[in-house]
Amino acid sequence: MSGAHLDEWQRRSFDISSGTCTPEQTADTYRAHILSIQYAWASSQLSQAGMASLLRTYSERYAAVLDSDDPRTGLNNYAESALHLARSQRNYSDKWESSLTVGSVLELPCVQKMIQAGTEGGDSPVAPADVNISVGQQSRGSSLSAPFTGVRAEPPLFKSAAPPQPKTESNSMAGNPLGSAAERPRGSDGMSSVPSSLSRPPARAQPVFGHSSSVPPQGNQGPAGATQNYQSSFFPTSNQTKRKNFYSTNGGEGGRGAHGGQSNLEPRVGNNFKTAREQLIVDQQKKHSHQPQRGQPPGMAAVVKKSLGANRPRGTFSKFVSPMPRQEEEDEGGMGHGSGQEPQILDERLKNFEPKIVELIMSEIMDHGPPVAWDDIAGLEFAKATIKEIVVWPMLRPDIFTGLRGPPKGILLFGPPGTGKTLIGKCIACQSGATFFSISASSLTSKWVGEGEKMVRALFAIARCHQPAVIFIDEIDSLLSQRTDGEHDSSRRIKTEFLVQLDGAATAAEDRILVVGATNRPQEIDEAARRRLAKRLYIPLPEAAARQQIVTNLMAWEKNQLREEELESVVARTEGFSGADMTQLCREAALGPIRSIQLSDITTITPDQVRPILHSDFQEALKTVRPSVSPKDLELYEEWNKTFGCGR
Ligand SMILES: Nc1ncnc2c1ncn2[C@@H]1O[C@H](COP(=O)(O)OP(=O)(O)OP(=O)(O)O)[C@@H](O)[C@H]1O
Ligand SMILES: [Mg+2]
Repeated sequence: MSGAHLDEWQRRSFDISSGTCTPEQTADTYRAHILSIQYAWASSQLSQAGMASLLRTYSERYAAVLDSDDPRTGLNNYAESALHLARSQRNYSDKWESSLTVGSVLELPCVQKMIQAGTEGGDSPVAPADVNISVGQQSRGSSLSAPFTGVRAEPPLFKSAAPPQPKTESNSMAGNPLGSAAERPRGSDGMSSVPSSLSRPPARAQPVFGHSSSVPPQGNQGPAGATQNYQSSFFPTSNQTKRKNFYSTNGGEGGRGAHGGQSNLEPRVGNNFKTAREQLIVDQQKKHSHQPQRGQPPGMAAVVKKSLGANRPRGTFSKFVSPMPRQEEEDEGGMGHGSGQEPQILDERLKNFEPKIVELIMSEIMDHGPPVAWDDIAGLEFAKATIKEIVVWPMLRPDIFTGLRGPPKGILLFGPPGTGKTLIGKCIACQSGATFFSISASSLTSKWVGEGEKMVRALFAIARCHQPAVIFIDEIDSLLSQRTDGEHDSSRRIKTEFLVQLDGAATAAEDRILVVGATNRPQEIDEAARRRLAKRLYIPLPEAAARQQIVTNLMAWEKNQLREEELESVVARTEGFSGADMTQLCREAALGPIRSIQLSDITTITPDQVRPILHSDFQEALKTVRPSVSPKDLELYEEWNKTFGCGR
């Protein structure tokens, strides 16, 4: 390699070995290494054997970074990016569970002390809380603040806000440390889930505060002088003086609650210190203060904190509460109680998939195109009959199509471009009554390797939950092309995952999932994939009758004066045209009447005055529209059909 390359290589290697790189940087570095190796080989600075050996080494290291779910060393930690979006409010528990359980809280020395103080009837040793527990439409100031500073030694808590629940805090938490937001009310910081028995009496009805660390104590709320001790245990700042200053001990100020209409988060005059987190909360309140929350009295609107994921519908998915703000929540001010748009992830089998991916597949991949009927597809009688036999009927009558009569799990539609393969896919979607997933190769590729495989896995898992299902993969060659030595690891992995999933679909006899692939480059399909797409149907160029039907169907919508013999002449002159070419020809001919209009009349002419389409328009159009498939290409398809096709 050249000196410059070597220097760069060494610098990157040093960066990795220094141990200061994040997993992303490490992965990037290995990628750069891999590219350098390929570059060196391409420019003959490296032998084939050398390249193979180096590539093996660095691909393995790269894969190790991508696959490891250790957040310190690997990228396969999907929560990472979500947490990043949640502005570093991370939960150190990898189970997405709060480490605060009834048991663990009760054992805390400070809690013991509080309980003791409470039973002795003396003054509580603690300051009033900065936490407000939401109970139904009420909330209580809890008194967890000062003593709970000790809790900060515990791993920080997952911060999420739950909508007010009518249920009170309960012992149902026992044995269910996380529970669901629906089961136990808690503040955005998770601390308010501590049983009310631990809260400091008296409970006062207050507005609901999602995250009340931002709320200064009410001046008349706690015991005398308690506000002096006030300190947010949730702001782990080292500068307590500043913190105290921020929460001015001025009772008059502090006494102004949320109902007063002014945010308590506004810093006091003359005291501008705010941590980034405080600023964030202020900003969020400002942002949402004009948007009354659904189901909330208008006065409360300004003080309800946006929930980060805690409002997701609780199904079997209840354990996972993603902190990632959803767009709808942002738009609605954060307390939208399950907007109609939100997908209900109801299946236990999907719980291991990233909700983002599940949503993507549900919303983007599931196809909702205009309906296509079998009669809309001209010709292709054999293909249509076969598809009806192996797709539609088995989907409709799975009880008859069992055992040997079981339908194939994979179909390949191949043939020249523009012959109706995609059209057939759409028709299957409409006519089979199955859930239809239409996927393109591009939706399976993303920046980080691994996402594509995840998509494939999730796709099949979702399809399994929505049986009968048809997964249609247009241009399948780009996804399942022959595996080569030089190909990128990511596409190889996607391919492998696809084959594995196809195999899974094929072996699980009870699964009613059909994979339909369409391609105009069948010869590029990997032989393993070819085997799995057992029924390979040739979709040829339309014959004369089919071409005639296409023209007739299209002309039925237009004003025309095409006589029978003229139509036949058009059909005779379009030998070798594909369906798409025929459509193009008709479009071109349909422009004929428009072209014959004087330029000066074009602005004033009414649609009725436009003359009908004539044979001469077709003759003109035939001068410019040519077949898009060459006879040589056609030979290749026919050859491939003879070798691998399932047609007669
Ligand atoms: N058999 C047919 N009957 C009616 N219209 C057809 C037929 N074949 C093609 N067409 C017309 O051509 C257009 C393109 O067809 P389609 O997208 O299905 O082709 P394709 O085989 O998927 O091509 P490609 O291999 O390039 O993806 C269709 O929208 C339709 O208007
Ligand atoms: Mg197509």
